This record gives sequence, C-alpha cells and structure tokens, in this order.
Amino acid sequence: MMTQSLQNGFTLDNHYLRDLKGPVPVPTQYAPSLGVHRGSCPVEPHKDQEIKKHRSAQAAPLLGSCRVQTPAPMDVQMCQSIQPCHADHQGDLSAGQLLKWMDTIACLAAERHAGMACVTLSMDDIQFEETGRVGQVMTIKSKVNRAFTTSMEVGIRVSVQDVREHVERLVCVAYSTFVGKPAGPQKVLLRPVEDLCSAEEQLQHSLASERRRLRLYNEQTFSTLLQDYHTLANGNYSSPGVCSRRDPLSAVSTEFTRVESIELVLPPHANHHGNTFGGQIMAWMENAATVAASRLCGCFPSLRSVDMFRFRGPSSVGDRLVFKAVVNNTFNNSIEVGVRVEAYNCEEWTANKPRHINSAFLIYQLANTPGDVPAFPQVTYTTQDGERRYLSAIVRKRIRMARKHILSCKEEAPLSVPWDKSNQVYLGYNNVAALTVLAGKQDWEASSISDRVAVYVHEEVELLCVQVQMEVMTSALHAFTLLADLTLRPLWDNHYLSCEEVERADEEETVYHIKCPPINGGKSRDFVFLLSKRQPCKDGDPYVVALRSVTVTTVPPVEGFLRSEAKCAGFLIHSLGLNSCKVCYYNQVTSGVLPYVAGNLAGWSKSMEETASACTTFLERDLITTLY
Ligand SMILES: CCCC(=O)SCCNC(=O)CCNC(=O)[C@H](O)C(C)(C)COP(=O)(O)OP(=O)(O)OC[C@H]1O[C@@H](n2cnc3c(N)ncnc32)[C@H](O)[C@@H]1OP(=O)(O)O
Repeated sequence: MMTQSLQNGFTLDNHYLRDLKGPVPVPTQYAPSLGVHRGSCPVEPHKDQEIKKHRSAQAAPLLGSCRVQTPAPMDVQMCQSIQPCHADHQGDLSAGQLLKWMDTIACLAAERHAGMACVTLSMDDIQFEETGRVGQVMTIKSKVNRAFTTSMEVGIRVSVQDVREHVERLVCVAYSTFVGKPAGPQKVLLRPVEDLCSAEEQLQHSLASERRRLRLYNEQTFSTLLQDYHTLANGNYSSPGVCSRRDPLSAVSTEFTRVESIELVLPPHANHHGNTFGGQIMAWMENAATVAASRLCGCFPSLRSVDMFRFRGPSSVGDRLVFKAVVNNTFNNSIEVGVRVEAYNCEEWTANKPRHINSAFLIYQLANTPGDVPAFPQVTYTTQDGERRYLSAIVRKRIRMARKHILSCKEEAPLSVPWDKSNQVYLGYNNVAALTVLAGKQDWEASSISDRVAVYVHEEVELLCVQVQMEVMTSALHAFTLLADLTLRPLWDNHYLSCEEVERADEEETVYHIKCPPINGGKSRDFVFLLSKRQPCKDGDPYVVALRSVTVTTVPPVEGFLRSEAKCAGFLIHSLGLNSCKVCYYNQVTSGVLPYVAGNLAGWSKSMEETASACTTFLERDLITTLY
C-alpha cells in the first residue's frame, strides 16, 4: 500500500487519504450560543496572549494554534457560564452536565463535516484535570481530526476560566467517534478531512489513526490481558498491586455498593434527531455511578476519568432506561465503578427483554485535602461475576495507563549528559545510583508471569517504568560478563540492529553506539549509551549493569536514524546459587524507548517476554558452549 510521509515522522496509508465521494457538506444552523469558526481563532490574539496558560500547549494541543492565518478545518465552540442548575450540591459543575455539553459540541462538529445528522458511537478515556464552579465560564471546542470510512474522530477540548482572574485552565481533552445517521440501510461514506494547515492539525490527523487502532483493538487487548490476570490471580502470586488487597476481615463486599435506577425517556431527553441524547445517557450513568462510589466511601468522591465506552445501540423517547452501577475495585487512590444501561420499549418491558445499549467505567478519587492521604476501603467479591469485574478493573487500569503514555506525545527536555572522561567517576556513580533507585521502587504491578519470566510495570505521576525478571540457570558472574558486553546484545535482542564500542574509559565505564530497527511504521532510531558495570561489594549485593544516554562528539546524528535517549536502564543480577541467578532488567520509559514497549504496555504484543526468553536462552546456551 502506498504511503505518504508527514513532516512529523508519521506515515499515513493512502487508504485514508483517498477522496471518498461522501455527502456534500451543507450549511447547518446552530443554536445561538454556538460559534462556528473557519480558519480563525475564536479568541482575539491580543486577548489570547493575556490568558495565562496553566497547562502547557502540549498537554492539550487539540485545536492547534490560534494564530494560524491560513484556513483550518472547521471547529465549533461553545461558551457556558456555569449556573447553579449546572452544579452539584457543592457548587461544582456536575460531570453529567459537562458530558452533555461535550457530546453536543462534538456532534455539531461531526455534522458540519458530514453534512448530515450524526450519532455518537464511542467516547475514549476522558481524564478530568479540573472542575468548574458556579460563576466560572466553560469553553468547549471541537473539531473533526480525521474521517475514516464511515466513522470520524472528533477532538474535544474543555477549559474553564475565572473571569476575575483571567486564568484559563484545561479541564479535559477527549475524543469521540461519530458516524453519519443514514436515512436508509446504507452506511454513509465520509469524505476525508482536508486543508490540514498547521503541523498540529497534521499531527492530530495522523495520531487519530493510532487512537483508532487502540479503540478497535481494545476488546481484544482486554481479553488477552484479562487471561493473563486470571493466571496471576489463580497463581496466588504475592506481587504487590495484584489481587493482594483482599483482606476478608476489613474488605467491603462490592455487592454492598450496588445501585439500580430507572429513567423514562421523555421528549426533553431526546436529541435533535429523536434518539435519546447521548450526553443525557452519560449524565444519568454518572449519577448512578456517583451514588455507588459515595456508598462505598461514605463521602463524595469526585469523578476523575471515564473509561472508553461505546453506544452499542439506539434508544428513543418512550424507552425505559435501567442503570445498574456497582464498584468493581478500589486502588491506592482511586475506585472504578461500572455502569450498565439497558433499554426497554413497552413490549420489551412486559416481556423483560432488555437491550444492552451502553456500559462505561468511571474512576473516582477523593478530593485531596492538604495533609490527608486519600484511602478507599478495600473491596472484595462474593460472586463469580464480582471476581470477573474485580480483575477486569485491574486490566482496564493497566490499559488506561498504557494509552495515557502512548498517546501523550510529550516533548522531553534533553536527557543525555555530555560524556566527559575527566568526569567519568561522577557520571558512572550517577548512572549506577539512578538504576539502584529505580530498582528500589515499591508497588510494581505484575503484568505477566510465566515459569521463568515476569514482567512488572510501575507508574508514578508521569513516570512509567518496566521491569523484567528472568530466572537463569547460570552463575551470576557469567550472566554479568555477557550482559555487560553490550556488543553481544544484538545476538539475543532483536531491538538491537548493531552495537559498536565508541570509547572505553576503563574496565567499568564504556560508551556504545546502538542502532535499532523501525517499529510500528516509525523511524529507525539510534542511542549513545554509557554503560557502567559494578561487581558486588559484599555477599548478597547484585551485579550491576547500568545504562543511560550520553552525548559524544565522535558520534554525531546519523542520517536515517532518529537520535533517541534513555534516562535509566540496565540489569541487576542476583546470585541464587552456584549455577542460577535472577536477572532483573529495568527501564524508565522515555519517548525514545516507548515505541519499543508500547505494544507490551497496551497488551497487543509480548515482545518483552520474547526478548527475555531469548536472553535467558543466550545466557544458558553460552554456558553450555563454554563448558563443552
Ligand atoms: C447530539 C449528540 C449525538 C447523540 O446524542 S447520538 C445518541 C447516542 N448514540 C446512539 O444512539 C448510537 C447507538 N449506536 C448505534 O446505533 C450503532 O452502534 C451505530 C452507531 C449506528 C454503529 O453501528 P454499526 O454501523 O453496526 O457499527 P460498525 O461496527 O459497522 O462500525 C461503524 C464504524 O465505527 C468504527 N468502530 C467500531 N467500533 C468502534 C469503537 N469502539 N470505537 C470507535 N470506532 C469504532 C468501525 O471501524 C466503523 O468505522 P469505519 O467504517 O471503519 O470508518
């Protein structure tokens, strides 16, 4: 398939760029409070400059630069002053109301692109960074990032402004998928999004296909990971973070949190096409979930995020909607509530034959009061269904974490330090110390555990780390000798194309240049690493092989390779006896390393496990070769 490269390094399939003969857009009438903008910024540039952005532009690059003069694809904007009727009992904007606004504005952007009525198919994870209060102003902007065949991705950006302070804060960025609502049985083919003027628009356009991939693989990913977690649960592993929070004496049964609530869909609940308004359904779902969460906590936790969910089928005026909510699991500082929506028309109601129209998972946190460590009661399950939901919540947390890091596209400050032989002692110390600190982190969550390989992940604010443990039937010294010679790594790690020694400072510090193959249609990458190796000082200490990026003048950027960086990686090798050891590999994931571990994190690849097995075989085989 022909591909087209973009400036930002992404490659697009021409499949997506073809000019589909879809419906021709027609001018649409919008409610008076909506502004439709083409190619210009809704905020005057001089005013825009006055607004102090509390979040960086990268945190929410959805709508591109306001100062772009060339025509941009159409975006739609809504401004709402938060009134008491929009708020909860504490004066905070109700999340349900916000979801209604978001769905409306996204639908209008979708309809503007499609030139016809559209329906919400799904909404990706939403992370709420802030909430609004009565008197503040919410600004909600949306724009179609990309049209696929029959579906399109709409980006939504919500910010809140306190008019007295002239401060604008990001509330959330979300992505919805819409399809055209056909008059007959035929699906509607959409025309592609054109006029991608700014680099930001091009980036969002290409990232949209990555996000789509995650959406479409979501169910498969979920089942694969759930299988792994069932194995973990049945294996009774004592790894922190996995099924270790069930203390039968203090844990609360999830059944105690069950909520069931019914709504009759009336004309004010319908959207402008006569179907139950998606935003209204979300608002009702949020209401049921909040009751379940509050029951568990005995207070009012706030909604922090909504997991990706899908509108499976329509409902309309006259339907009865039954909302069933239950707490699925609690984590260190969050709880997950699942909500299921079933619809009945009159006949279905009498026959008790519901239609499952939606399911969503809402994540709550306690409001942080200074000095307080938020703690949720532990929960336990008493039914098989409860166990499935309990484990599923762990899997979804893991997928959310992966999606967050994969899609964040954060720019990092340079991580490499200049290599300077005269400063070798300090750099070597720093390298080893960073790895030791990383290895000392608590609460690693098991991701997969097989006979001899275990993968763990650790997330702390924005920091994501992976750990791979291998049991190897060879001496720790032998494993150390082979792993500390990085030129041998291409023999077992297929993420290494080549590795050359650049400079050897002494026995303990060496600089290497590594070339890595392209992955997932990205570019080939190269790294310059300082390797520091240390033998144990006393019995029980591990052997250490620490790696971090450095810059050296003798290895300038190489054409065809994207120079990438690693901040802290390496091996700790613990002796378990004369002929066996435990090799622990650690990596603090940077943007340069992420493409190589993204599949693993998101659950569609087992490359870390495969590489670890290859490493084990290499270390053991080499011993056999040496012996005979
Ligand atoms: C005013 C605000 C708007 C509203 O209030 S709308 C009211 C709330 N929404 C609804 O009632 C919609 C209920 N759902 C439905 O009726 C049907 O699911 C709906 C939307 C017609 C789609 O049905 P189908 O056509 O059978 O779906 P399909 O499997 O053929 O897929 C169609 C396109 O969607 C894509 N898709 C499937 N699963 C997805 C997912 N999880 N996330 C994102 N996209 C997904 C799928 O790839 C296809 O797109 P494409 O053709 O490849 O471009």
